[in-house]
Amino acid sequence: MDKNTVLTHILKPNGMSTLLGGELPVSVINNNKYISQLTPEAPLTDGNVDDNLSSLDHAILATLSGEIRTVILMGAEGSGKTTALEKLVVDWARGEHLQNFSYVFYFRLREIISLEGMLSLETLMQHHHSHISSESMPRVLQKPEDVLFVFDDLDQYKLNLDPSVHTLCSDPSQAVSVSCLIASLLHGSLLKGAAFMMATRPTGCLTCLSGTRVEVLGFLKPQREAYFNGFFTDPVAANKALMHMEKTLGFYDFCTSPRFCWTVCSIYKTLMNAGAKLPETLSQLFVDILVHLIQPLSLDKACNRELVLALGRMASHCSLGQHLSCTKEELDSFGLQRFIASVGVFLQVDGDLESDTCVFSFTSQLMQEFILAVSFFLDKSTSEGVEKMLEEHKGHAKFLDLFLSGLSEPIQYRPLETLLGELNPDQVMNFKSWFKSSSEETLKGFFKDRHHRCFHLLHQAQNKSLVKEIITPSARIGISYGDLSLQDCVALNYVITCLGEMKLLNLYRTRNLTEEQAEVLAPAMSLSHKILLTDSSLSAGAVPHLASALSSGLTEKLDITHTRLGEEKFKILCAGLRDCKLHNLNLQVCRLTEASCEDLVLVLTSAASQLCLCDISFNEIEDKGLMKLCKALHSPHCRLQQLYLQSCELTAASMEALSAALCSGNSELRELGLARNTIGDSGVEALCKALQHRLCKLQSLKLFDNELTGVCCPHLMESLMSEHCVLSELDLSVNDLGQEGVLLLCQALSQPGCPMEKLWLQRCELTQTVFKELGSLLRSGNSQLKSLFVGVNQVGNQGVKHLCDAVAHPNCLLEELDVEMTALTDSCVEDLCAAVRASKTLKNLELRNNSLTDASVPALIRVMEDSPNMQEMNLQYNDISEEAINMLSECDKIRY
Ligand SMILES: Nc1ncnc2c1ncn2[C@@H]1O[C@H](COP(=O)(O)OP(=O)(O)OP(=O)(O)O)[C@@H](O)[C@H]1O
Repeated sequence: MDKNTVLTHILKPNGMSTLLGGELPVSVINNNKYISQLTPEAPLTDGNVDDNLSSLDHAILATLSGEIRTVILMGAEGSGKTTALEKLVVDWARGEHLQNFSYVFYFRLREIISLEGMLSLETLMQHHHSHISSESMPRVLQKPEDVLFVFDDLDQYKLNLDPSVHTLCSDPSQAVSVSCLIASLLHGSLLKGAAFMMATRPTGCLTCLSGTRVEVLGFLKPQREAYFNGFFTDPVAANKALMHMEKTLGFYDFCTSPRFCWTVCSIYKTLMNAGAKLPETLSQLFVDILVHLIQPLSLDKACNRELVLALGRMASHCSLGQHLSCTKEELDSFGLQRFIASVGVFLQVDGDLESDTCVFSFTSQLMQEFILAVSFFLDKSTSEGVEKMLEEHKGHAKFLDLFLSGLSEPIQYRPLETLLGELNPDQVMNFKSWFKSSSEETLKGFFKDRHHRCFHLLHQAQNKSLVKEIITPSARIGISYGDLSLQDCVALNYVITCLGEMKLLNLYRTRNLTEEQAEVLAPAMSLSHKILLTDSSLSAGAVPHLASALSSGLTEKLDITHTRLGEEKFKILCAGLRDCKLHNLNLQVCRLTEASCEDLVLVLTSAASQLCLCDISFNEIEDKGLMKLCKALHSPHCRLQQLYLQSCELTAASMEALSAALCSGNSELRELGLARNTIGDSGVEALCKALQHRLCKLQSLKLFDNELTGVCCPHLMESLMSEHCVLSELDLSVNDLGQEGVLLLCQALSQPGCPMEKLWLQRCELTQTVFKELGSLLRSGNSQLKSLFVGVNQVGNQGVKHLCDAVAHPNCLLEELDVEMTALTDSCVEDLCAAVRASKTLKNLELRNNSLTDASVPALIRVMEDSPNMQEMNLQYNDISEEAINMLSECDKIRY
């Protein structure tokens, strides 16, 4: 076969390039503007598309030279399927690829379908490929493996290709329906052995087709860059246009569509040549497009208006009925008859305009929705409310409400009014009041998707005062916005920037904060007083943006607990923390190490540092890390008051250095959390030196679960009795202190002037004797203790009775008493109730995990109701039946 004939016949320009339709593929190919696309190597995976990409052309060629020989290109509207198919056919005709095929037949289904009635394979081939003579036909049919069929637009017309609904034919001269003919070819009853290359939008029903699916991704960023550079011959203009598109639209999926890129480039070029401003939002872009389409028609205002209203009726018909196209008759019914010569500007026209078989469709779904929105505001003949209209189009029109929001603002609708006449003010008002009331409702709730929708609408409206009007102080803006899409980031950032500041930016559980997202959100971050990124994962590229947002911003609290940040990313973050307003930094479970402590020291010792709380718990910083941190405590710039180091693999080895830092005179540390380490008695001994020092300001020390024994108690006793000790909170829980040790502590605590207010001795194997001593301490009149946590010690009713008696005593100041799991039974309840009744200070009583039964319930309810001081009693995990629990539910001060 003469391939030159194929070149001229198959690829003869059909139609012309239009603003919405795109530059004709033939012209793209002939003018060397074809840009190679990429496809995921493993077709149609959910993973990150950047990971595994290969060339689209290569993927198709590889399939066709393999065993399967059927390839189905899948891609969204305008993603470049036709262009890719045509390019391959041209390459074949030029002798570059696919040379194992002697014959290539290219069919656009949107054209074939207009052939009415029945036809045979031979007729089809000759009708569309008239260069194939009847004489050469037998040669074609004899060697099917040399034949490649190309079917484009498989989705366009609802062909049923299911073999079970057809009587498949095997005779190339037998006339059958188009569906049956194509089904017969694809299922191998006709011309078995031929190869197929097909293209469809994902909407096509292809379950019954076998073959390799290849995803057409459209233009990712690098292809967009190449495309813009090819479109604008001037590289400066190309770069300006590309940057603008990326910033204002790059976050929408449809930016990958080459057809959309063509439209954007064309509009931008016109605007740039005219020295006009480029559009900031999607709505503004479509206003410019519509103006650009209508102006050259040179119709008067009334005609323009009529044209858009007629297109609006078609858009509504297509959207409501899910019609991809309309017949000429339908077009007439919308009132488009008088504009028939101009419809090609707005619509894809398939077939001869004069013929009744001609069909019309919107080239882009976006334009269909935009026209729908414009005609809603334009229409004076209806008063259909916006809510009803949105409800009707729900699920079919993704951008309709966004366009309505954009168009409801004068700054955006004015250029349209110049062309189409005044919008219906009632419809605009109707939209505005709907938006206000629905967003008020939305922002009271907890559905983050609805919040985001509201932000998107505000973003389209581009009206700062509207943002302030909608985001009232009662709006629940602090709910978790984790896992935002890039679009959501843009809209959220817009809203926060308009507001000027934000109490809490809650990004809890963001699975992957990408560089792009962080870059977009950076202004919002710097305007947020608190940023929550707990349980999130930050990409390496995101961290510098977070860091620079913090360094220039208002943020006082940053919580990145459970982000498993690691050394390297933490180093980058610290660069932003040296000069910022941060007060609180929560770094629990961030995979920090000894090396990270050096970075933190630079932050803490910077002259601008305002950091007063740092929680580094659950990081393996070890003794060496803490020793490095201690350097910061010696610095006069370090303002740290609270430092938490729970489970950091610390031992006694670092306690000397810590102790020295605490009494250096520069340390401002008030609270030190060392729970769940192994510092042991010698570690405590070292710390005790600091506690007795006049320059040590430590008020709270948490030594929970640190392998302590009675050996450390004399040192603690000595410290507590020293005149300089200001410790008012001490947690010694989950340590085996032994009776002797705790009795020594009690002795120290009963000294007049001892400042201790909160004491934790849970799970310390305490005895009744210790409880007796604690009781007399509370009654002595010397104790300042307000909170006592002595749960998980098996002292029973007898032991707790000592405390009950103390609570009832007027000298006792206790507000909180925790006797969880102390083996209490109903017999203690009388004493407990008497104590509660007599106490003037007690507020909370923790009784969890004991053996109280239903018999105690009435008395406990009564005492809670009678005691105005009491705020909470916890009875969870006792032996209380369902029935008694019903009684408890009446008393809201009791937890059960
Ligand atoms: N690889 C490419 N290089 C340059 N321009 C391209 C490329 N692919 C597509 N285009 C441009 O985008 C326009 C739309 O592409 P094309 O018609 O191939 O998309 P499609 O996926 O077949 O669309 P539809 O789903 O509507 O059939 C083309 O007219 C062309 O201008």
